[in-house]
Amino acid sequence: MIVAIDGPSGTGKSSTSKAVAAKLGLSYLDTGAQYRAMTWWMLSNGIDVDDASAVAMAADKPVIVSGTDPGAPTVTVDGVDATGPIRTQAVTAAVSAVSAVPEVRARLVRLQRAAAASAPEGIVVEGRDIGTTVLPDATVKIFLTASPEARAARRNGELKGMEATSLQATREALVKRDAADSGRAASPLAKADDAVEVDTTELTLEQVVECVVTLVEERTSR
Ligand SMILES: Nc1ncnc2c1ncn2[C@@H]1O[C@H](COP(=O)(O)OP(=O)(O)OP(=O)(O)O)[C@@H](O)[C@H]1O
Ligand SMILES: Nc1ccn([C@H]2C[C@H](O)[C@@H](COP(=O)(O)O)O2)c(=O)n1
Repeated sequence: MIVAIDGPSGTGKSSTSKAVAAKLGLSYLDTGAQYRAMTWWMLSNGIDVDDASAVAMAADKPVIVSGTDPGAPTVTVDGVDATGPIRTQAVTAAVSAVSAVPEVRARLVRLQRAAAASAPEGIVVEGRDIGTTVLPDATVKIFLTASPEARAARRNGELKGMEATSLQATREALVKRDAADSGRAASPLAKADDAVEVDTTELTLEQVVECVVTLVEERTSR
């Protein structure tokens, strides 16, 4: 059982994927966290992330290990827990450039396919190119969308107690990252032809989870 969940930033992929995996007793893989881990390693090791050749030469160096428990997903880089550091603004600003480098993608796609192949009961894998490229034979493919306004509001809701960011600035940053992720040559963000598109703009997280679980159950009972 492989469930592929793709979509732009802030559409609810991580929240939905973790909840669906937990409900169905499946493993969970956040491939965005792997691209972030690679980016964090590049920044920490002084690699110029805008120099695609330098990034490509270093792409096989970091040892990236993902924990696939949906209740406690983790990612380590060279044995160091990177779960917190990969969510910094510096990593978010650099991750699209690093993930556009084909050598980075080749390395991480190998890890992603190995994780899917070794999941005992099956796995929910979330990202940008899971249904199109990483796992094109997935049992169920979902493509989540939501308006930029809804996504910016959700993101700003996470910032309580942290430095306030204007809704406009958050919206612009999301749209810019989507454009970079959709516009790159190597395995861009895209909906697979056979994916089911779910617009989450007007749905609660619980409704989205229910919708995906129903789609999985319908598909697997045929
Ligand atoms: N349907 C929903 N309604 C309201 N809030 C939601 C919904 N789905 C997710 N959220 C909230 O929106 C925020 C972004 O969700 P999440 O991190 O799951 O998105 P994502 O698509 O994985 O984003 P990214 O690609 O940037 O990692 C979180 O705070 C989450 O709780
Ligand atoms: N399959 C994937 C997953 C992620 N990326 C890149 C593009 C995103 O901007 C970045 C961070 O992902 P997020 O944590 O926001 O889900 O990683 C990709 O290219 N392919």
